Amino acid sequence: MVGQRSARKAAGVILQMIKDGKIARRAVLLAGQPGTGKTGIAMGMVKALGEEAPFAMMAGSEIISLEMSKTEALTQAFRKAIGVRIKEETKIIEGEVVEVSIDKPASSGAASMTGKLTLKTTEMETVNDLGSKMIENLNKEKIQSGDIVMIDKASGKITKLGRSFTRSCDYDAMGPQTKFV
Ligand SMILES: Nc1ncnc2c1ncn2[C@@H]1O[C@H](COP(=O)(O)OP(=O)(O)OP(=O)(O)O)[C@@H](O)[C@H]1O
Repeated sequence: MVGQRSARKAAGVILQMIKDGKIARRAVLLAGQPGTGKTGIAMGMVKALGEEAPFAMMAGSEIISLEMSKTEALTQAFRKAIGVRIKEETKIIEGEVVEVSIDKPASSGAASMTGKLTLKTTEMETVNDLGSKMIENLNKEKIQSGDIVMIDKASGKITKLGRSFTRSCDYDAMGPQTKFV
């Protein structure tokens, strides 16, 4: 940064106040001619506060929108600036479907369906019990043996990732003797 000595000095004073906790819940407005380094000074202040200080940048035109109210746009920017981070851990099972067996009791409806899903990974083969909701998911995703799936243990959501390489030629219209030249 070239020149702007008094502005930089003022920024230094504000930085010290932030570090001492004397300016909490207050705002600082930098005013000046366009292109005179206001954004530059703000960025420098954030850098000086360390890695953890969040910096959210927004242009004036982002606030004026037909889809979002000004209050909503500003609230979102403030949330971003506060830098709330949510960490979530989920248990996931991934593997190739070997077999799906569904028991349908003749008397009651779909709600009481149970079943078993055999999954194969590179290390082991596991048999998982299925509830009616997971069976519904299986049908929706049209999962069959040979598919590679991912199961979210907490929610029971099943996602189809693809098809096993060894089964990828199952429906090809050629025999094993077919040779390509
Ligand atoms: N004193 C300075 N020394 C070095 N570069 C500067 C200086 N002032 C401005 N610049 C450069 O000019 C460009 C515009 O600066 P900056 O975006 O910080 O200005 P601004 O005051 O925020 O502008 P605007 O009012 O248009 O938002 C940047 O590339 C910045 O590096």
